[in-house]
Amino acid sequence: MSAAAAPLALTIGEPAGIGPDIALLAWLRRDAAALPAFALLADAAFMAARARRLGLDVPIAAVGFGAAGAAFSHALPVLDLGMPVTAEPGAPDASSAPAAIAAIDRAVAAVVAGDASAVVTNPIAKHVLYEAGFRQPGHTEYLAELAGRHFGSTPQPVMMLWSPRLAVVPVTIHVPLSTVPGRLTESLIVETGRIVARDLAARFGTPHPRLAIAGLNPHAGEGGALGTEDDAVIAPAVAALRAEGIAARGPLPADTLFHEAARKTYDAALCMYHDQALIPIKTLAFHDAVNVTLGLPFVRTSPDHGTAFDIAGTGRAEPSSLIAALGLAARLSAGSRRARAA
Ligand SMILES: NC(=O)C1=CN([C@@H]2O[C@H](COP(=O)(O)OP(=O)(O)OC[C@H]3O[C@@H](n4cnc5c(N)ncnc54)[C@H](O)[C@@H]3O)[C@@H](O)[C@H]2O)C=CC1
Ligand SMILES: NCC(=O)COP(=O)(O)O
Repeated sequence: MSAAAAPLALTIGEPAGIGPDIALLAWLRRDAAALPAFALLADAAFMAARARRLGLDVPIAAVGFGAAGAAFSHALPVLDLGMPVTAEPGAPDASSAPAAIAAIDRAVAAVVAGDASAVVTNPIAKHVLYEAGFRQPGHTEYLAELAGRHFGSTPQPVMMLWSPRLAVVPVTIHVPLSTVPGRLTESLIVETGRIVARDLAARFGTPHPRLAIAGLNPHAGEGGALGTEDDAVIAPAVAALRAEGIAARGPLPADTLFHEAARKTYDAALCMYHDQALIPIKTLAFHDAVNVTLGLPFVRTSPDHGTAFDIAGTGRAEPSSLIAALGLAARLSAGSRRARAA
């Protein structure tokens, strides 16, 4: 199969969550949303049962990647993991964890082999995987580990939540808030800024990205009176990025960084911790924002939301963020193919 025709590899995520529901719903909207072909890494019997439960007319085609593109027009292609899943919607249990992890492993292997064009992940319940021995905080860090296994060196992964109205990057990701000040170093901020600037230029077609760097403390520290990290750590990082020719500004008070006029002044906001970044974008664009991992040697996107156990299996899950994630994965992987061909 040529790289241009390869389907996207979509993981099942947490089977007790809404991942199976939105995969079925996205397939049903494939024509209206002009979706590229995707193949779901899952348990085919489980997916057929979830479709029946939701009353959705979705034929399941258990196929390999090579046949997924042709099957996509008339059935949801499922790459059967050979790992039966029994989880009930809303009732996660550790028995699903091996299948959730295997789906990620197989998706990355398929992209590395050229059988799939990009990885798109459905949400996992992190605590369920932790209980099953998963050692990484989330997909973002695990995908970097897999990149290291396949390519020999482990990149620094960068989480970006992207929408047409706002893109945000948490410099520290899944860590306790109390540890954030100690983890924020000049080198972490500089390397994150470099990766964001490079990938926005190379993958998103923004040749000279403008980065807004948020402060950590109220009013970006108010000259040191409200905290020292802004002047001692963040300001030198901004200066270092500017010295490299990257259009970075900051540290900027985070409370005024996200209003409409402010958003027009940058292409991505680098935020110092998870919620500083994710609250504004989920408030503005919950149903169309996409989580994309920068810094990897392959494309990975995901919906911005989690497993939504409260509505799994009810038919109330909205697939639009997954649809946006599938569309963005296709766009970014097409850009990567063009860059390799040039
Ligand atoms: N990429 C990933 O793997 C992610 C995984 N998670 C995991 O998800 C689990 C639950 O996280 P929560 O904080 O509860 O966030 P959540 O996003 O799962 O749910 C928050 C609220 O939004 C609603 N919601 C979420 N997605 C929706 C959709 N597509 N359509 C309609 N309503 C939707 C839910 O019903 C719930 O009321 C956690 O275990 C977390 O680890 C969270 C974010 C991303
Ligand atoms: N809150 C965002 C999130 O949890 C996504 O994490 P990841 O699994 O994509 O690393």
